[in-house]
Amino acid sequence: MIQFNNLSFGYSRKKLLYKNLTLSIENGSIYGLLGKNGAGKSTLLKNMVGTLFPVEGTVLVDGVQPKSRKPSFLQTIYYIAEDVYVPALTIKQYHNLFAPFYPMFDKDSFYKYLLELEVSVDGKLNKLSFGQQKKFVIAFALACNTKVLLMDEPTNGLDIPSKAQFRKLIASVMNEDRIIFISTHQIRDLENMIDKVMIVDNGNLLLHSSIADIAEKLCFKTVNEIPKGAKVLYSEKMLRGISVIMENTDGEDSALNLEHLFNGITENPAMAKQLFPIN
Ligand SMILES: Nc1ncnc2c1ncn2[C@@H]1O[C@H](COP(=O)(O)OP(=O)(O)OP(=O)(O)O)[C@@H](O)[C@H]1O
Repeated sequence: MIQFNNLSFGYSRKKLLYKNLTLSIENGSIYGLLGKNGAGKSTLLKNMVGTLFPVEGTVLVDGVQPKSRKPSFLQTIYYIAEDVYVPALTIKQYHNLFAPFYPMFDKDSFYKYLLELEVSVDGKLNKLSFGQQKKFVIAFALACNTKVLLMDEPTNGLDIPSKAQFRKLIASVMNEDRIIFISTHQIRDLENMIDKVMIVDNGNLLLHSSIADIAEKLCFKTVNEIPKGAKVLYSEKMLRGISVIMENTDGEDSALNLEHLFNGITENPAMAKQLFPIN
């Protein structure tokens, strides 16, 4: 479990980005972390992995403060940064050098993931294309089998078949002990993969909810006219009617549209707060 207890963080002490953030992240979930540019997504991930640390309050990952960066902690967490950096090594050399830091590293799975993602194992890593480097990092991160896996824009640069493969791999490695966090703007890549959503905006947590809870409380549909008295979170005129998110008063089943949800929550945070209270 990851716990934020009254976390305040700012790149300068005078201007805080997060103020008194309290939040619990449970094991066994794949989280989608959404937010506009500069909203604070990467900052949140870096506080979890301990490369940034709170001005006040604490972050605890299974009871350990990430900022201590103890080897025993670092073995349990893997962070894929938005910008990939790979050294001028072959995959075999990289594996020999870095896999020993992760006691649960699974070599067979690593080569299987590379094959499935169509990454060639020949040649030096720095000669691969950006997308291939990204896929190499994903394969390595998954093979580390860490309890916590944090990914910043992992599908950025991946071609269409690789995105589908990525989703399959994530689903295949998930278990009830792990926490997988995916921060992204590529909202479509998350559909049918995540079971929890977080939306941050300017350091504020606007939404922290399960997909199941969202589907229960909200109804996503296309109508010709918005029904009178309906409580609307979001509406958008489309070619074939109005795409709308309304309060689900009749227990209707509907297919969640993450992009519209994101727009609705960021444009109407007061209603979001009322529907999905935080803490
Ligand atoms: N090293 C830094 N020094 C000062 N301010 C920073 C630094 N890194 C980020 N910031 C600021 O902190 C805020 C949050 O940045 P962060 O990178 O967490 O956003 P993000 O949601 O990941 O954005 P994006 O979607 O554009 O990657 C932004 O206003 C940004 O300008």
